[in-house]
Amino acid sequence: MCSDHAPAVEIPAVNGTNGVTNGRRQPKLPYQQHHSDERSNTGRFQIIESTLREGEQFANAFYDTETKIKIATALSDFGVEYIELTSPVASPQSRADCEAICKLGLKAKILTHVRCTMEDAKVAVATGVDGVDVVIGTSQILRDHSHHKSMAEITETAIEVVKWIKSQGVEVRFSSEDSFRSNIVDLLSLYQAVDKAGCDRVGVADTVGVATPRQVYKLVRTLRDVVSCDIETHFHNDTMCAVANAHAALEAGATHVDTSVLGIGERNGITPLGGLLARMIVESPDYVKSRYKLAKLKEIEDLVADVVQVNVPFNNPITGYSAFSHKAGIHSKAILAKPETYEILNPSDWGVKRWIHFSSRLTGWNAIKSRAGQLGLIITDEQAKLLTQKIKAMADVRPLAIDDTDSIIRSFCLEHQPEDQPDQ
Ligand SMILES: N[C@@H](CCCC[NH3+])C(=O)O
Ligand SMILES: [Zn+2]
Repeated sequence: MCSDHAPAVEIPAVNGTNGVTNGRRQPKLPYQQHHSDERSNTGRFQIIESTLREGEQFANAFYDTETKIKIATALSDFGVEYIELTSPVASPQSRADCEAICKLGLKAKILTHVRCTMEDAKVAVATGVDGVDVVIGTSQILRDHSHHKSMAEITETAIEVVKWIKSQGVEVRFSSEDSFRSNIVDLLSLYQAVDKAGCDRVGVADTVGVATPRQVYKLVRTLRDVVSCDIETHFHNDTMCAVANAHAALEAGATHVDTSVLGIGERNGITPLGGLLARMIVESPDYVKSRYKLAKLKEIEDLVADVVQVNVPFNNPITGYSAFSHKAGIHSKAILAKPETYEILNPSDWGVKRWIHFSSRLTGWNAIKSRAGQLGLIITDEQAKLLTQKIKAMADVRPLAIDDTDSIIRSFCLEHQPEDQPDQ
C-alpha cells in the first residue's frame, strides 16, 4: 500500500486470499491500493503516444511536416516511450513525414501503424521506423462489412506479416480491431498464433468504445495467461470509459497504453495522455514522476489544441480551467489549512496553480481573510466574518468579479482600520 494514503482506520489482518477472513469478506477501503497482484502493471506501464496517428483521425486535424516534428519532439522530451505515426501508405506526404521523423534521432521509439498486409508492412519497414504496428478487424461485423476475410485467412496473413517484419530486425505489434465485439475463442487463438510467430506485442482495441472496465479486466487477464509477449491496449472514449478501461487493463497485466494529447482521435477520441497520467500518478507517484516531465503537459496540450483549433475543456484533468479551483467555504477553509484535504493531485507536480474562489455567495471567511492577506491587508477573524457577510450579500444579487470583491475588501479595511494598514 502506498504510504501517502495510509488508511485512517486500522485494517483487520487478512488471512488467505481475496480479503476473506474466517469465511467473511473484509471490506476494502476505497483508497486502498491494489499493488498486491503480481500481474498488475500499474507501476510499470509504457505509453504509446498516438497524437500523430489516431490524433490525425480527429475531425479537425491537419498536420504539416513542421507541426508533426514539433509535436513528436515535444512528446519525446516529455518522456513517452513510443510515438506512433500515420501509415506511410496513406499518402505520399505521410510517407515522407514518417521518414523525416525517423531521422530526427528522438529518444522515443518511432512506430507506424498499417494494415496487416505484406504490401503495407514492406512500405512501413522501408521508412526506417523502430517498430511496425499492424492491425486488422476481427469482429464479425467488420469481417462481413469491411474486409471480408475469414479468421483462418486473417491468422495466415498475420503470421506471415509478423515473421517477415521480425526478420527485418524491426519491432512488431499485431492488433485486433474491435476486439470487444470479436469472438473470444477466435481472438485468443489468433493472439496465440502471432505470439508464437515472434510478435513483440499483441494489441487489444476497443475501437467503438463499447467496453467497460470489468470486461477489459476479464479479457486482458485471460489474454495474459495465453501469450508471453507484451500487451498493448487502445480504448475509444464514446462512453467516457477510456481512462478507466486503460487502468483496468494495466491492473489485469497489460503493459502498454495508447494515448493521444487531449484524447483526440476518431469520433470523440481515445484515452487522453493527461487523463491517464492523472489516474496513474495517484496510484504510482514515483513511477510517473520519474518517467514523465509532467510540468510540460500543459505546453503540449496547448500546442495540440492550437494546431487542431479546439479549446482545452474546462474540466480537463490537470490543465482544465477549473481543475484546481476550490469554491465552497468548507472546501476553501480546509484547502488553505492542508491542500490534500480536497486534492488528490498536487498542482505543483504539473506546473499549474490552484485557485481559491473568494467572490461568491458560497465563499467562507477563511478565503476572504486569505485574500485580504494576498492584498497586504491584515484583518482579524471577526472582521473577516463581518466582511464575508457583506460579500455574500452582494454576491446574492449578482455575480461578483474579482476586482469587485477586492474593492469591497479594500474599502472595508479602510473603514475599519485605516491607520493600521500598510501603504498600498
Ligand atoms: N484506431 C484503431 C487502431 C487500433 C490499434 C491499437 N493500438 C482502433 O481503434 O481499432
Ligand atoms: Zn482507434
